[in-house]
Amino acid sequence: MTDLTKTPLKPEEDVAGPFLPDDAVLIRDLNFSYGDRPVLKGINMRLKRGSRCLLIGANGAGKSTLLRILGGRHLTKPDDAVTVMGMHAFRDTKLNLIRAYMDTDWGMRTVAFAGYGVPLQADIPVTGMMSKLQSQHPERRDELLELLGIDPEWRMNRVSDGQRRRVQLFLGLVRPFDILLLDEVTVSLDVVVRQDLLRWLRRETEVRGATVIYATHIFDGLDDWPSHLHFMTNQGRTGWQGKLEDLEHYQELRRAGDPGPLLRIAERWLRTETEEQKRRKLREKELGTQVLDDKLSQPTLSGGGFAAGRMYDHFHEGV
Ligand SMILES: Nc1ncnc2c1ncn2[C@@H]1O[C@H](COP(=O)(O)OP(=O)(O)OP(=O)(O)O)[C@@H](O)[C@H]1O
Repeated sequence: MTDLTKTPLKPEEDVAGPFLPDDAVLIRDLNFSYGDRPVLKGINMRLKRGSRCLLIGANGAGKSTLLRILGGRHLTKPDDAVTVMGMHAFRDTKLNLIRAYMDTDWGMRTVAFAGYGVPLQADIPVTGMMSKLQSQHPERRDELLELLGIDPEWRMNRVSDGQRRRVQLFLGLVRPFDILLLDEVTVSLDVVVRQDLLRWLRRETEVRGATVIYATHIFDGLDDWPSHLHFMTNQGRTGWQGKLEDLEHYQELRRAGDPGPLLRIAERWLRTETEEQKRRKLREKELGTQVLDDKLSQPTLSGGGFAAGRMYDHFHEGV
């Protein structure tokens, strides 16, 4: 078993310098709370342009929160903790011209982004939505309509969930972005569209140098797609982050011919977390007092074998 404590790569060091020209994201000691409830604790990240980063974590780990912060929806502590494409993630509205953000809320209410406010259950065709943007990028529009299998005459009051999702993706992707933040938006897509979309996104990163950060629980067909993983623990911290190629256990599983190494790793991290949580509860019961979460929950260590990548010091506390 690899002793991770021997080779801790410290993201604190990665993020020590300034935002560099080839950086897409720089997060420095980000803390975030909803009211008095801390959700993100000490998150650090430096992501280069052209990266495809997969956010992994249990329900409630904070993936959506982190994406919303990157998408400029929340103020942070410290105020300048998050820089996206060299700009302040929240305050710099110019970012919205090169940043795309999509989550599963869309279609439930209105097209809130881009200032349109179009009711999405209305009797309106695809061609009638964000039509100026569509006409500004005719080639991209046609490519995406084909890729997503959209009939431009579909009317939004008569589409299925999956079709609505495809339209969301179409409208969100038609403007060329430098950074794309995706929160579980591929859930209702059929297999073919999802795979084609993933391939298209890979090309966007390779050809245009765009950066994609994608939170999902569905790992089917995702092996080899991400360049980076960021595992968020249920304690609001980073459990592991780094290049997929540096995740030794992933490489071992691949060499052994495992058909779904990504799923196996995510499952193991999450299961270890669940077990740690159970142990914590049991210990709390024994002691009659609260046990500090962070002292016990260290899935990347207790799982063993997840060498290299970036570990935070607090994961080595009490090990
Ligand atoms: N608007 C909000 N107000 C208060 N608490 C919130 C809000 N949004 C999320 N939370 C809480 O913050 C924590 C992180 O939620 P978040 O949605 O970021 O997690 P997630 O990792 O995206 O989860 P999932 O995989 O279920 O989508 C959860 O405990 C959640 O209850």
